[in-house]
Amino acid sequence: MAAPLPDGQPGKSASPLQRLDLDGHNLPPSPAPSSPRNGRRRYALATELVYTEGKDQYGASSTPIYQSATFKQTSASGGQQEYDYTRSGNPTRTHLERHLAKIMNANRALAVSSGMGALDVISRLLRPGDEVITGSDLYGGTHRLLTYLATNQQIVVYHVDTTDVDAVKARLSEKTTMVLLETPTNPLIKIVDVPSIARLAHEFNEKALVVVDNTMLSPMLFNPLDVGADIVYESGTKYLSGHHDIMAGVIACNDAAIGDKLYFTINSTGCGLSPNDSFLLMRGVKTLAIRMEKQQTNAQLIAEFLESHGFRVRYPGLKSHPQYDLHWATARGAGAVLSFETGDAAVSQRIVEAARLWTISVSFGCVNSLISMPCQMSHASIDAKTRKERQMPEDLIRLCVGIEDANDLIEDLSRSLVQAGAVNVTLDGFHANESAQSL
Ligand SMILES: Cc1ncc(COP(=O)(O)O)c(C=O)c1O
Ligand SMILES: N[C@@H](CCSC[C@H](N)C(=O)O)C(=O)O
Repeated sequence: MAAPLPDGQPGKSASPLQRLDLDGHNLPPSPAPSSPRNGRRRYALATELVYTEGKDQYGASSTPIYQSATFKQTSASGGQQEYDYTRSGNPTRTHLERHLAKIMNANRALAVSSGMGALDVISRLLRPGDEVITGSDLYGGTHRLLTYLATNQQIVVYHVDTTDVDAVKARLSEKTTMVLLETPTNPLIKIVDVPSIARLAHEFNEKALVVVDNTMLSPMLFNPLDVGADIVYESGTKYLSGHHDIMAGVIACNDAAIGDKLYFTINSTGCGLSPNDSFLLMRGVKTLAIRMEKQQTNAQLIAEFLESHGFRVRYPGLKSHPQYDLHWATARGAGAVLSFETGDAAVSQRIVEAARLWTISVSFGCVNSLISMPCQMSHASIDAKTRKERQMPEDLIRLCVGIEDANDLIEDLSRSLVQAGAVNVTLDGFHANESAQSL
């Protein structure tokens, strides 16, 4: 009898999805893929993250670290050798870049020394007089680099509310060469409609490059290149590596000419990722799926806990997020960064400083949970006047959720809220105080 197809219908022959072990015995069917597949991937993303192609000469199971600045040449002319000098290329970095291209759904990926290094490389595609449209809520370091370009390189930078597609449209001009987007934004967790903005920008000027900073979601949850972006970059310091033990940046694109230009800058300026850090990033990437799954689950519970106690919580996993539907139209998860307000910056500071399990640190995407006040920490490079104009609440607390036990995290947060006087304890639990409720 013909073997049933996975959907239960009888097939003419064995289903192409039927799996056999090395001895030819039937294996149980694969579980449903947890993420979409495309031409570059054979397996679900969680599998592809750990599955590496390519063979080391000794069959090493993990990527060897080629800790060598230079390579022996077989002739003075260099011959056909793939590597001559690590700034130009290194086998460990190449291995990582091929792996990243696969998981980012890209034709090419390039690994550099930090997320800001990645944006610097991309920004060298700009010429004096070019116009860049970007968000009014975005990472402080991105704002700083863009301000430098505007001040010193005659690049015109427009900061608009990128959650408003019409506001972006109104700024498009013949000179728009780049639209730079973050979603969710850091730190206000606003959602940007990348497909609509990419379509508009390309309709207006087919040469305009749509660049997406995907640090907050990682390729586990979003693939901007699939919805119209030309270039995607990420701080590999965050989710991709996951342990806060390296600085790294990743750039990916599909267009070969753009890829070559980016590589030219990396080789010329020497910001390619070191062999040792390439190894560590490769190792970190393998556990991205399992880390992100746990981090998101924890983040959802913490967001619900805070919301149930009257705080205004910004997290796309909550139905109350004003762009909940938009987020889920393209993303496969809510991520693990959320922010909330208390109504009083001094109270917020007391909460942050009362935390024990949550470490007071900038950054996010690591296995351990962090707490911070963006206006004083990650976004301090945006001056107070600009922060006010952009409606960044000085009392904002950002939580970057890790993989710890959720109850421990909630308990520590509860204690910090009580200790800081942000909530009143009653017999039936914690209740947000007046200032928090009035938000
Ligand atoms: C959204 C976002 N993009 C880019 C960066 C820059 O990354 P890196 O610190 O690796 O330079 C950061 C943080 O630093 C960030 O939060
Ligand atoms: N002092 C640093 C601050 C880095 S912030 C890191 C991360 N992007 C975050 O949002 O926490 C700087 O000035 O860049």
